[in-house]
Amino acid sequence: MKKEKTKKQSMHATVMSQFNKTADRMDLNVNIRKILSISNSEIIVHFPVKMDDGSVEVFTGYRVQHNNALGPYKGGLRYHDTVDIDAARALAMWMTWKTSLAGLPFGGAKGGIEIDPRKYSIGELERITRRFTYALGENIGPEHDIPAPDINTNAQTMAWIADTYMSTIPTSERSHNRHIVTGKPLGVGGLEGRDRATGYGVFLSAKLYLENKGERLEDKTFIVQGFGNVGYWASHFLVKEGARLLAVQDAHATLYKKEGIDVEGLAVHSNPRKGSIADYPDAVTIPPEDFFGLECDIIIPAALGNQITAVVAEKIKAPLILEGANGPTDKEGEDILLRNNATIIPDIFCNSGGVISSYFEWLQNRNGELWDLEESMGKLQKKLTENFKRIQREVEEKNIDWRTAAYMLAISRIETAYQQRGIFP
Ligand SMILES: NC(=O)C1=CN([C@@H]2O[C@H](COP(=O)(O)OP(=O)(O)OC[C@H]3O[C@@H](n4cnc5c(N)ncnc54)[C@H](OP(=O)(O)O)[C@@H]3O)[C@@H](O)[C@H]2O)C=CC1
Ligand SMILES: O=C(O)CCC(=O)C(=O)O
Repeated sequence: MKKEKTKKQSMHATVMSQFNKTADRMDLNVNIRKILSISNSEIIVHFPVKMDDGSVEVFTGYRVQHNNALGPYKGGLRYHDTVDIDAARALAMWMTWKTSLAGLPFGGAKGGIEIDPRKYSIGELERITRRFTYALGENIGPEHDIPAPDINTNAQTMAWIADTYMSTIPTSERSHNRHIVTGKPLGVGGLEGRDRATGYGVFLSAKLYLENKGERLEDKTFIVQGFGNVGYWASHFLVKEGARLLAVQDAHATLYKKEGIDVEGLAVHSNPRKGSIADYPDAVTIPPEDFFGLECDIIIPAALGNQITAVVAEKIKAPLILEGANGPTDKEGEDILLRNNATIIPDIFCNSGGVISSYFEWLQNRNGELWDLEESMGKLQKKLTENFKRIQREVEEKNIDWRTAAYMLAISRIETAYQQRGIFP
């Protein structure tokens, strides 16, 4: 339950160690390695916003565009007090690998505002979002860089961004630029199913992995760190398939119930804005440091990065880790887990349901279509299943871990794109 900043660990160091490990193994073209080691552009904006009491606060926002060899930049916006240039850089790089691995025509970007949104009213958050959008200006665009939700941002945030962006372009162009952001509310061009897509992908990762081993989700036990969009929806689908949620941790509390926590009851209890699972009456509160060491079959980190460090990894007994969050496992943590024969389904596949669904929303808006839930979830399931099987083949054929396999597939696709452009044969 510690925050990234207080741990003083660099998320960029984590993603670079993963990249370098893969680049060495696949003997990546030296020039392409140089390009991919650094962001294409890093935008930092400082912008003033009037508060409810009439005072003015100046905020700092980031948008890092890592790479666009495969298409427009794509990735979420996070509102959190741990957002800084290191985090944005790392998260943008993860997006490049994720979109490539998923086979999407997108590159990678990420950004956000260094802010604790709980300290602000809804009206203030709206003004902050609108001023941030205005400050980003032409650095975002529906064919250039397309934001989406991440920690503490949601469909409402995306609607404010879209509305502000529209006010800056000619009226005749507004109706066909709704794909400026994805993850919007349905009424303004959002896609049925985008809300649950990331959690669904986490669930499907578990299902496909276990099926391949001849096992089922029924009666498997799991624990979840983070009970926001990803943590809730992953739990929802897992419990529906018969798995049991033993423990949940957020920034405020750690809950445990041996018989299984009622996911829907907990969701009703926890108000996303106040953001707390604390004081939920139908589970006991346990010390946060006991969480990762609980006896269970599956652990789902679905909150911040660098949570599974060496100290935490030593405690872990679960054989399967599903990375719902981006970058939840640092290098030392990963080394220990692999040495202990745990399987880590890496973030760049495990949470890719969100960006795949965002791609569907982008297509829907671009083509003037309206997809229903069945179509959207059906296509998501098909794409995730194909991608899972490709990684699984790579794991089995090369006898490597899942992250290295996923990285090799992701980076090879970008390497081919550069080579086919004739720049770095
Ligand atoms: N939304 C999406 O589509 C995608 C999200 N992701 C990744 O999934 C993760 C979660 O995102 P999302 O669910 O959207 O975010 P939300 O804002 O919806 O939820 C975040 C959750 O994490 C919890 N949390 C925050 N800090 C801590 C902490 N120090 N210890 C334990 N829990 C904490 C929050 O608790 P509290 O409310 O108490 O602060 C909350 O329950 C992130 O890493 C994000 O990048 C990846 C792909 C797509
Ligand atoms: O939906 C998207 O475009 C990106 C979501 C995201 O930020 C992520 O996958 O980490």
